[in-house]
Amino acid sequence: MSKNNASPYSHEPQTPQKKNKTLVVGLTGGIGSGKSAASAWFAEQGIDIIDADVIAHEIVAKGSPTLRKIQRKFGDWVLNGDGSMNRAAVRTHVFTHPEALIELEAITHPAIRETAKSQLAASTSPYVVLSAPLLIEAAEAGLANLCQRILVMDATEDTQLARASQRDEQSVQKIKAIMVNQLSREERNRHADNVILNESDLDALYLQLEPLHQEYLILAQQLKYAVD
Ligand SMILES: CC(C)(COP(=O)(O)OP(=O)(O)OC[C@H]1O[C@@H](n2cnc3c(N)ncnc32)[C@H](O)[C@@H]1O)[C@@H](O)C(=O)NCCC(=O)NCCS
Ligand SMILES: Nc1ncnc2c1ncn2[C@@H]1O[C@H](COP(=O)(O)OP(=O)(O)OP(=O)(O)O)[C@@H](O)[C@H]1O
Repeated sequence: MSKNNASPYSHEPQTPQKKNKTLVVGLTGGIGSGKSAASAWFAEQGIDIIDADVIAHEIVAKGSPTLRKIQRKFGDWVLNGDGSMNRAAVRTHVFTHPEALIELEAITHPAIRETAKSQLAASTSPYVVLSAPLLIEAAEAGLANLCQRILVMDATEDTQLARASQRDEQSVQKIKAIMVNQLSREERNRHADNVILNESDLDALYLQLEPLHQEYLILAQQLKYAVD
């Protein structure tokens, strides 16, 4: 069959093919920048959220093939007594050994991408938000390639440290160790279609998100009914 589902022998003029493509908005930002807070607001508007951090946790569930690969690569110390991943031990190791972080990402990122793609295929909302801290960094994982728009949550490093340490009760030192493995604000913002400075309260954040949501709804319609 031809691309337009018309018979190859038909002399009828062919109608243009509808793309029927879902708009994917990539949401990124450093640790504690406010991705989850923004995602929660988009979800309240009925938008499906695909969260790479959540997927990253799910794919290393006890007994999973990905966790077995991590165990084979690093050793039995990556497991707790009950067979689940010892996240604190892995975190301490990879964020102080750059080569180990690369090895861990080589195992986790392809699995994250595959799961994100199947969640995208199952999405039914007007557009989809794909939230990932490493959307831009992990270019080889191809998450950014799935997105037509990149929205960056931006906050000063002091704000990131204050919010992340308050939320997780993690030491400032541990959060700084993660931040050095993430892009600088300037570099990340350079890749953005839209940047939200999340330095004030949550109401101020929601006020900035509302016009973007309206813009994405329009873009989503245009993309859905675009023709080749
Ligand atoms: C190292 C691990 C075990 C630490 O687990 P832990 O429960 O302590 O932290 P959690 O997963 O909740 O991540 C906390 C924050 O750290 C940052 N972070 C996570 N992974 C990375 C990474 N590879 N590089 C830089 N920052 C990262 C993110 O901002 C994230 O929100 C875990 O983060 C992991 O498996 N990372 C590799 C998978 C990955 O790249 N995830 C990011 C999704 S794109
Ligand atoms: N504008 C804001 N005003 C007050 N608190 C905020 C604001 N934005 C985010 N927070 C709070 O700061 C903390 C960090 O925000 P959030 O969890 O959304 O960041 P994140 O980018 O998802 O971080 P991570 O990469 O670690 O998952 C949370 O407790 C959140 O409720």
